[in-house]
Amino acid sequence: MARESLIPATEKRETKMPAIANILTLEQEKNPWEAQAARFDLAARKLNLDNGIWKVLRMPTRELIVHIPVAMDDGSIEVFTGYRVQHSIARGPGKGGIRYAPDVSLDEVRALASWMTWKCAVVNIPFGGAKGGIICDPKHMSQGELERMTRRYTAAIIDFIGPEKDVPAPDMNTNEQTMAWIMDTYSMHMGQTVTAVVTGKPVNIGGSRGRREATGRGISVVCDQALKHLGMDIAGTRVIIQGFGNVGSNAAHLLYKKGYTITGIAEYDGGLYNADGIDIPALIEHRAKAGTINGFAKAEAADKAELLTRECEILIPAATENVITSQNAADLRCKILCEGANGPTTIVADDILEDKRVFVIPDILANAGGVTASYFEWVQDRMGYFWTEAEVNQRLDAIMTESFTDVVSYATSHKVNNRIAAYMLAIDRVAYTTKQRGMYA
Ligand SMILES: NC(=O)C1=CN([C@@H]2O[C@H](COP(=O)(O)OP(=O)(O)OC[C@H]3O[C@@H](n4cnc5c(N)ncnc54)[C@H](O)[C@@H]3O)[C@@H](O)[C@H]2O)C=CC1
Ligand SMILES: O=C(O)CCC(=O)C(=O)O
Repeated sequence: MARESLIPATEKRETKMPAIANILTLEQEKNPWEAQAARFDLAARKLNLDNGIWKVLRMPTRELIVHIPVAMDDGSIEVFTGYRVQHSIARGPGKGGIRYAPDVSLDEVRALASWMTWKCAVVNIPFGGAKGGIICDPKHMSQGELERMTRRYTAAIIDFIGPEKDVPAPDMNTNEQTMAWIMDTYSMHMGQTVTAVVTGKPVNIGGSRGRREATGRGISVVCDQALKHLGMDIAGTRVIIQGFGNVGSNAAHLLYKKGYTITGIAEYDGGLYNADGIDIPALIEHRAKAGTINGFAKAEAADKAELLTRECEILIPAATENVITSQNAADLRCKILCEGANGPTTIVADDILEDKRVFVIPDILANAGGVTASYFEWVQDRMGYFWTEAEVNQRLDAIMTESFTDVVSYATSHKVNNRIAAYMLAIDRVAYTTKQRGMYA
């Protein structure tokens, strides 16, 4: 089973960061905006990108900061800071999720917005890139507080969003309910129901069948493709997943159903391991009842950080940024790293993984199933005609398979790693449109 390397030794790679590891502090290494910019610069240099277009695409188009007053349940008033950043609107309306978390920052939202631009271009859907976030601690807020905060945030950014301008969706700690509140608030202001202003809504109010599972489904498709590419079998392929939220749990469930062996799950409050494979449907049921993965009887408790370095064929970080860094990348014992989260790997870790010959499926490809199904939702809302789940899944599988082939072929023909190939492919597409539109005249 053990293989020395998945990348043939003869394959020469030319995509290492120029000795960057020696000059960054850990804090700098973990700045997502710098991480995005370093990959962008490297890919742009390889493309010989025109200097002017380079400057246009390096910076976000628009950054909005809002301060949102909210009446709390105890009668006090709290003011939350929120962001919406539109990185590029060259290829279509801005598109991207909204996250609620205590550590949201402008640099993070900027990075996430630009990753959306590159992601939508990698899968070739007609959107630009945007992202939003609110600094808050949703675990300690009631449903009422979350609803009031969401509605005021929507009102504060209302001039900047819309079906033809910028279309939000769920991200960390936001969900179908959050999208329903945004859609309703926007519709109240417009005086009519506007379903296409957000995606990831409940199905009965214009959501798409299959959107909830779509990011996990896309991950399962690129994992299948990676195994095929590398001559490996699903049988005996061990998978460890960090994060058991929307992305992680759906990826786990779909991979489980396909016959992969999910040996480890890491969550923020603990981890689980079972060398014979975790019964994922039973774990989903347990988590729904207990509110945590801890205490699940059919697996042993494991250290959540150590789980990332256990031997497996596929490691899927599906929680948050900066979990694979200079501090642990050398210890990873996976053959394939499939990035379900956005920005889970730092630029220093990129180089370490390159040296270890880990086959990386980069975030802007691996987790693009979500936004692809969001595109389908937006199309269905605008048509007022809704597809079956089978139709959504079949179209999603086709786009993810084609995009995987595009990126891996590009990497081979340009002698770069998969991440830089994905960036180059995306930047080329966005640069072409930016130039064609003359978005600087
Ligand atoms: N929801 C979507 O459709 C998409 C999400 N993503 C990305 O996937 C990642 C996860 O997003 P969702 O699943 O939507 O969020 P979520 O909020 O549904 O789930 C995140 C899960 O990760 C866990 N978690 C947080 N920090 C952790 C840590 N340090 N260690 C272990 N577990 C941790 C949380 O407890 C939670 O269960 C984010 O990076 C997000 O940007 C990317 C593409 C689409
Ligand atoms: O579904 C969408 O529009 C965006 C999802 C998202 O935020 C992401 O892909 O990171």
